[in-house]
Amino acid sequence: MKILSAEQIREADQYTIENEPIASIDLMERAVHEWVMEYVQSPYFDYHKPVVILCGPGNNGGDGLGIARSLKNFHKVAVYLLPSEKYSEDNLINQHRAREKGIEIIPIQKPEDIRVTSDTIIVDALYGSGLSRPLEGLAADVVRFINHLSNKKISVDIPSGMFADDNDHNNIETIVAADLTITFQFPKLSFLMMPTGPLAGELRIADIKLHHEFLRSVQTNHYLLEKKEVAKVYQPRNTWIHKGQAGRALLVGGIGHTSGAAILSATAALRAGVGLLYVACGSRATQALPFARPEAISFDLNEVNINDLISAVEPDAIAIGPGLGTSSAAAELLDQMLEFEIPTVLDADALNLIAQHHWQKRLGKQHLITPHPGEAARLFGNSKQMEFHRTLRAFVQSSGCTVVYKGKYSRIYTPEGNVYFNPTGNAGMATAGSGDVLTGILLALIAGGYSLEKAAKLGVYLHGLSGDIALKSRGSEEAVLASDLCEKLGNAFEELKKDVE
Ligand SMILES: NC(=O)C1=CN([C@@H]2O[C@H](COP(=O)(O)OP(=O)(O)OC[C@H]3O[C@@H](n4cnc5c(N)ncnc54)[C@H](O)[C@@H]3O)[C@@H](O)[C@H]2O)[C@@H](O)CC1
Ligand SMILES: Nc1ncnc2c1ncn2[C@@H]1O[C@H](COP(=O)(O)OP(=O)(O)O)[C@@H](O)[C@H]1O
Ligand SMILES: [K+]
Repeated sequence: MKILSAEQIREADQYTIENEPIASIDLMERAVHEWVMEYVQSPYFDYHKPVVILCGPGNNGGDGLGIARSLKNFHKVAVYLLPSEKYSEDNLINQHRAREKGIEIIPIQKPEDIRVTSDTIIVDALYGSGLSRPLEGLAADVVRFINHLSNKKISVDIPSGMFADDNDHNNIETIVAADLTITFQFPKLSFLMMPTGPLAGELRIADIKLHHEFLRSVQTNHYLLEKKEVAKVYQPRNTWIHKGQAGRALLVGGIGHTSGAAILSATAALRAGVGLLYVACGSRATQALPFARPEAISFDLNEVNINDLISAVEPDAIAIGPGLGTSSAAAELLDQMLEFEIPTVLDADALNLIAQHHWQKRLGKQHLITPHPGEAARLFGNSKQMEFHRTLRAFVQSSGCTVVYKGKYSRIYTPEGNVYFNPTGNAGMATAGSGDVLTGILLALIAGGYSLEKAAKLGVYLHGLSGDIALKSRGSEEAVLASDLCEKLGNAFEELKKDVE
């Protein structure tokens, strides 16, 4: 699914108005209808509760006025309107239509004019994608006022005060903190990033049927991964395959206290279908591995030379990092391995070592790195979200490596400059070892023949889906373990395969 900028969204609206063709007020009417359809299907809909709709001067406020007319059929509705010298044309039409339906429009002079009871649902239609500068004055006061109320808040299109794209220079306090955002047609970039993402709350997309020709041809570098697209990446196994063809993989890590990290990665790689798995690890892990994961073949890093091992094993792919540590021996090992031409996943301490030794420039097209925000900050600096995003995207384009930036909505950056946001996964995955599991999955997929980009899309999606299945089976986020992700990986493949054509 394409993610468009605020500017492109305006163009999409305009193109639809001109080419469908449809009058702007009728497009607004359609948006209102689709928004209400999403709302009544959401868990927030309760016709016993009163609704307060806060409207601004533009078309977002116009939507709010239209929504008021529609919700009046179910709820007790009150409409509040920000004063303005210039309401948009469609806003004025909808003010008129609301009054015709007997709705009183109360002008807001100060935030305290807004009257709510404890069960009132607040619909936020102050500002949408037309926001041109951070909110100030009365609008900002209204946002701060409602943010202090414990009432449920549902935003129309975008939490008011938030820019669709770049909020680096915005004031977080003057953005509505919504429980639910029902957005039109496309997810907005700011919903998928910190610190704005949490302010959008739960997300729903109302399909307002903007012109298909525009949607097909519009150029973007930002996408939200969808199951059907990921299913196209998946390559079903050939029934005549033998293990040598299913990928030979080498995992390097698991030294000392962090032996478990290598065992988790190894388990994940085996569950993700690797044919042969070699693990080069510390003495403790070498001893534990035959019991924990008898399918893996282990080597003690104290006893083997990495170059000899590579020559003997001939891996199709390597992963290095989980439980590697940052000792000088680990640094020396990584130093040698960064010279290999073999596709390599770099995670955890491998990334910390790269940052420590300033080896970022040694990353190239054979590398897939999987930093979490802490590791990414060490590697690429600690700038604000959009600036960081631009820095990382530019780095990936110039170095040729592929990056998975982990978190909620993990992002895949490709050397072509594309960025894919992953929708699967949940807060139960914020637990020790879940990143190690991802490393193992990626290792197996790359060894099995997927390109780095395809492995990243498929691997990140399946990893999150395993987390979602594990959450269902464990009952609550708190109880999900990284090993559950390995256990449910088969079910995740099964779920994805339902969409394979
Ligand atoms: N154009 C269309 O056909 C459609 C538009 N839709 C709605 O229209 C919205 C966009 O509408 P608009 O472009 O009118 O923009 P908004 O309603 O987001 O607000 C723009 C208005 O606020 C003013 N403004 C912007 N930033 C301000 C600030 N910081 N302080 C005070 N005033 C500020 C602008 O000068 C303008 O008058 C979307 O978010 C969506 O809700 C939907 O109805 C779908 C169809
Ligand atoms: N709140 C969340 N929602 C979705 N996915 C999450 C969430 N928290 C963590 N994850 C996923 O879990 C993994 C955590 O990786 P990482 O931080 O490296 O963990 P570890 O170092 O303990 O192995 C990442 O793939 C991340 O995307
Ligand atoms: K809004």
